[in-house]
Amino acid sequence: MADFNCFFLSKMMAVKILRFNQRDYTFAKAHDFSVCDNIFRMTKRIYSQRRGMSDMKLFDVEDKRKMNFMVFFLYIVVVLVPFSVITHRYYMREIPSAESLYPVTTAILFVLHALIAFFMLMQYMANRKKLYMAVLSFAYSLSALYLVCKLLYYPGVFMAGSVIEGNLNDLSIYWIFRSITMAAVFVLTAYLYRRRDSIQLNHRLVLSMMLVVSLLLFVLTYMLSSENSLIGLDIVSADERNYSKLWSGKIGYIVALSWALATVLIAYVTRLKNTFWLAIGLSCISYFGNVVILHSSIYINSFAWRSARFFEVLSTFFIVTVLLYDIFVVYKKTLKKYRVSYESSIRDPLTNLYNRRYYYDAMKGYFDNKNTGGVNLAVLVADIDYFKHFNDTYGHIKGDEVIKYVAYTLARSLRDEDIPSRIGGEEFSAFVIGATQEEVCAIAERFRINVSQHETSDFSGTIPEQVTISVGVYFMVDADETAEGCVAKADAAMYQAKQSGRNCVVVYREPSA
Ligand SMILES: Nc1nc2c(ncn2[C@@H]2O[C@H](COP(=O)(O)OP(=O)(O)OP(=O)(O)O)[C@@H](O)[C@H]2O)c(=O)[nH]1
Repeated sequence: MADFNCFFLSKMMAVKILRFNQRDYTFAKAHDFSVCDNIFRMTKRIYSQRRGMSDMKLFDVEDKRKMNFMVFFLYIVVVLVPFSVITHRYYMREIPSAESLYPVTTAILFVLHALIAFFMLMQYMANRKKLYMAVLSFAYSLSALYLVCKLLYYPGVFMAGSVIEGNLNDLSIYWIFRSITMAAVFVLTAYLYRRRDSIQLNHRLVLSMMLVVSLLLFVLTYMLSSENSLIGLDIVSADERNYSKLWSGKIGYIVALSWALATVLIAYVTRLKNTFWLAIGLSCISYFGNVVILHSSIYINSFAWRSARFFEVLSTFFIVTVLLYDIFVVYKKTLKKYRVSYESSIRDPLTNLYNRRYYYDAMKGYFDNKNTGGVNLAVLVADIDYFKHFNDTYGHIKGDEVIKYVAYTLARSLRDEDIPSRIGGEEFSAFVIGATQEEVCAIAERFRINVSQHETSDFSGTIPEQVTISVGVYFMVDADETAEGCVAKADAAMYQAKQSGRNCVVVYREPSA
C-alpha cells in the first residue's frame, strides 16, 4: 500500500517538474531546480522499472519531443541536404518545361495558404489563449495576398492564347518581401508562444500593430515594383531573364538568415513538443532550404528553381497535413468523450446496468415505434430478499457487493436483445423482447436459481451468504399499455412472490372481478 501511495506522489511531482521543464524554466530555476531535477530523475527511474505495468503517458511528452527532434534532423540529413547537393550539381541544367509551371504552383500555394490561414484563425477563435495562432494565420493570409499579386504579374495565365511570361523583377521583389515578412512573423510567433501564459498581452494591440506594419511593407513592395516610377529596385535583368544580380547581392543572405533565425527560435522555444510545432519547424527549415537552393539558380527554368518550388510546396504540405490531422484528433476525442458521457448518463454507476430513466425511455421508444404488433413482450421485476439484513449484518459496502452480484447475474441470465435495468435500491427489472411465455418463465427461473448459487459465481469470495430474489413476470397483452403500467404489474406479481415465501417466480394474473 505504501508503495502504491508513493507511486502516485511521484506521479504528481513528475507532472510538476515536467511542467517546469517545458513551460516555466525560469520559475523552476528560481525555486532550486536541482532538487526538482533529482526527484524528476528518481521518478523517471521508478517509472522505467515499472514499464509495462503502469501507463507511461506522462513521459510520452518527453519521448514525443525527442522523437520530433529526430524526425526534424532526419529531414535535414536525408531530404534537405542531399536535395541541395544534387541541385547544386545540376543547378544550371535547364528543364524544358514551360514557364507556365511557375504560376500554376503559385496558384496552388495561394489556395493552400489561404486555407491554412482560415484553419489557424478558427483555432484561435476556438481558443482565444492561442494568440500565436492568430499571428500565424496572419502570416499565411499575407503570404496568400503576396501570391495573388505575383499571379497578377502573369497576365498570360488569365488570357487564353497569350504567352505565359512574367515580370521577373517584380516577381522577385514580391518573393523577397513575402519571405522576409513570413519569417519575421514566425519569429514573433515563437516569442508569443513563449509568453502564451502571460495575461499582459493585449491581443488587439499585437494584431493591429502587425496589420499596420504588414500593410506598410506591402505598400513598400508595391512602390518598389515596376508599377511605380518614383523609386524602384532593379534586381533581375529583364533582357537576359536571369537572377545573377539578385544572388550576388546581400538580399539572398538576408532572406536565408531570417528563415534560419525563425527555424532556430521555433525549435528552441517550442521544443517541437507536438506534431503541430514539428510541422511548423519543418516548414521553416524547408523555407530556408528553398532560399539556399535558389541561391544556385540563375534562370527561371533551371533545375534549382524547380527544386526550390518543391520545398515551398513541401513546407506548405506539412502544415496542411498537420492541421487536418488535428481536426481528426479533435473529432476522435470529442466522439470518445461524447460516448463516455452518454454511456454514464444512461447507466447506473454501481451496477453498470441501464438506469431507470433510460429503461423507461427504451420501453416507450419501443412502444412508440409500433413494433409491438405480433412480438411477444414481457417485463420482469426482481427484488433481493431480506436485503436489509445484509446491510445491517455486514455493512453497506458488502450490501453494495450483493447488489452488484445480482445485477451481474441478471445481465448474464438474459439474452442480448433484452434490456436489464436497476430501477431502485435493490430492485431490478428487465424488458424481454420476442420470447414466448415459456421462454420468459425459463429466463426468470434461470435468473432466480443463478442468484442463489453464488459459490459457483465470480463473486464467490465477496458474497458472505446465500442471496435469494423474488421475481414478478408480466406478459404484455394490450398494445396500448404504457411502460409504467407494465412495470407496475410485474411489480405487483413480485410482491405476490414475496408474500408466497420469497425466492420464487410469480406470473401476473389480472385480479378476478
Ligand atoms: N447497500 C445499499 N443498500 C441500499 C441501497 N439502496 C437501498 N438500500 C437499502 O436496502 C434496504 C431495503 O430494505 P427493505 O425494502 O426494507 O426490505 P428488504 O430487507 O429487502 O426485505 P424484503 O421484504 O425481502 O424486500 C434498505 O435498508 C435500504 O437502505 C444501495 O444502493 N446500497
